[in-house]
Amino acid sequence: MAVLLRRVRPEDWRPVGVNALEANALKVVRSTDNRSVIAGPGAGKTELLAQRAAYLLQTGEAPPARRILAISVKRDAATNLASRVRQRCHRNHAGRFDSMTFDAFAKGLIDRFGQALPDRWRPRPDYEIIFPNDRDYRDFLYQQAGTPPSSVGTYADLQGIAVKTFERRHLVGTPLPLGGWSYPTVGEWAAERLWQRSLHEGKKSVLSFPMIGRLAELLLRVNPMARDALRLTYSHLFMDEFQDTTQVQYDLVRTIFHGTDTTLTAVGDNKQQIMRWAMAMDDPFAAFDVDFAGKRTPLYNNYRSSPELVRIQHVLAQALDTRAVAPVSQTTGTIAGDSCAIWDFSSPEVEAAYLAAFVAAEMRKHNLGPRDFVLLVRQKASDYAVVLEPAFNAAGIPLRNEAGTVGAVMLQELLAEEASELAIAILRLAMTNRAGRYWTESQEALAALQGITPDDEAAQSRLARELDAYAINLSKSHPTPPKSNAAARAIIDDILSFVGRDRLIAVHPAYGQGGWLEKVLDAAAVHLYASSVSGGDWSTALDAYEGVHAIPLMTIHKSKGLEYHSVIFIGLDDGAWWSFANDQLEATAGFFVAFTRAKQRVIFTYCGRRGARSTIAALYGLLEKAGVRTYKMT
Ligand SMILES: Nc1ncnc2c1ncn2[C@@H]1O[C@H](COP(=O)(O)OP(=O)(O)OP(=O)(O)O)[C@@H](O)[C@H]1O
Repeated sequence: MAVLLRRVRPEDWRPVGVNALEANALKVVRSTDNRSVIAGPGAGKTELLAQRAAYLLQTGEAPPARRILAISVKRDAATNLASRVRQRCHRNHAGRFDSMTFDAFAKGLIDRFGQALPDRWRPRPDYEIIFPNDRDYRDFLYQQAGTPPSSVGTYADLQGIAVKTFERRHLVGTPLPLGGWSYPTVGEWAAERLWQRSLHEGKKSVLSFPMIGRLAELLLRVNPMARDALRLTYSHLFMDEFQDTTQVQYDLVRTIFHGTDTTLTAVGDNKQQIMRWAMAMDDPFAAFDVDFAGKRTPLYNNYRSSPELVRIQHVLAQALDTRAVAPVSQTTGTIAGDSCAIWDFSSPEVEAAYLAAFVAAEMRKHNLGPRDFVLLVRQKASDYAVVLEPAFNAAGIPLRNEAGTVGAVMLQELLAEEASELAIAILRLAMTNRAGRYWTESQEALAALQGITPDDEAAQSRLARELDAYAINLSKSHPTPPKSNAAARAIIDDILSFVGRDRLIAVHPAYGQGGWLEKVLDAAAVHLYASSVSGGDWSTALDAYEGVHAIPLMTIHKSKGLEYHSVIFIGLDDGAWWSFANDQLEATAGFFVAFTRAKQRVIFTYCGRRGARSTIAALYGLLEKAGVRTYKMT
């Protein structure tokens, strides 16, 4: 697609890379006021943000001296949006678009300005990130907190605090008071104790992401210079998957942007709210519409799924929201037979072999790649991988557990890390044929790290010569992929010293903190070696590193915002959905998210050995209502 550098007049601007946008989407793209867009799956909400970025950047409606900030709840959503904008905009324009997660945004603020926090709330610069669970809070409340002073309450009062809601209600429940709580309740007293312990009493400060979010909000509340800098920097703010926003994140946004000239656009789908366990607000859209005078604008199309799948989706949608309006599919069905079915297997082994053969045959029949399919599970993907992996390998399709970890890093996270992306681009450029795309990628990334602007021709050509010379040397010294972990690490280190460790840290502050860069480099080396053991050439090893020829296996949570030709959901049973009765709405929303990732087909599998189907009878009931049939597979 042609991307424009010259300025376009707003009235002449046309959507980029799609034929048309529905009327309401176009209104939001061109809007100058705050908007909330609640629309169903596949309605093009992420696409709308990408188009709005193109519009604002290409017309100059986002003034050239300012930038657009897009914040998402999850990392995949942030990278997905950034890559859509890069495809649609000239790199000079896309360079003014910052897409990141809430967590990365808050952490970036603490890493840059955190030392300006008052003593009471100031973390040490080498703080560590932790992911506490209920047991940690129980240990703290019952064993470590001590006894509150009598003016606050008794030990029994302390024990009366519900462990499950301590974090949400007390620890990060409200914005932090600058001077501490003056007349604390027992919950506030316990929260203050844990804050002080986490910040000051260990060898290092230890902080969870919600705590970092609260510190960032305090920082900007008491530091008008930092707050004004952000307000001036960003003319527009986008928030994707807004239904999953937490109170901590919302308060941070409100502190920075409330009452400013920054225009906000929030998009999401209440029916896909599956993060309540992770402290998502009950109704962030309602708060947004009140606080920011957000104008609600619905969308009616579905650009992802076939008409038959959209029909079934609507039956599920009504179970989540009786007022849901039937969307209009804008695509056509391309497969024969059932668009959705339940396959009932006698054993997980029979199931694995059948699915592998099925996927292999479908790939041939419809000219699809392994990444057009996804194997979805509710949780514990590695348990399923044990049985599925050998069967898919035997059918010639490697399986990749996206939730698997390499060293200290989750695989999916590693692949999106700048250090890993850059190393792979440089390796592709040096070691493989037809590497033009990687040449451009490496050159652009290095230029950004060195602060070389696209129009500085002299510096660009110097960089190009250095990159060429380095790539030639690298391929001479490593004609084959590494044969040990140490060899892989040496290659990664070599690339890093060419790129410049300090430069990388300067541009990505997260790398300068808590040993994260070391962890990423370690993981990259371990994964590079693991991808090389098959003994193939560099191209094969790098394809394996990126999982180009592998079918992904992931949980529903990981699949948010993604889409596939065919979704195979493994294990529609009480075992996987053990908590169904506790929160039926959230579980049904998860089911809805899984279903709506498919463009053409959804297969659910069942196997009696994994569990019954009585607790989740309601889900089976919905499928039955939609006319979905069950087949006994022997
Ligand atoms: N106007 C359009 N014309 C053609 N295709 C579109 C249009 N808008 C979106 N699409 C395509 O439809 C698919 C779904 O779009 P997108 O991912 O933006 O939807 P979404 O509303 O964010 O979905 P979800 O909430 O389910 O993640 C994508 O493949 C996208 O490229």
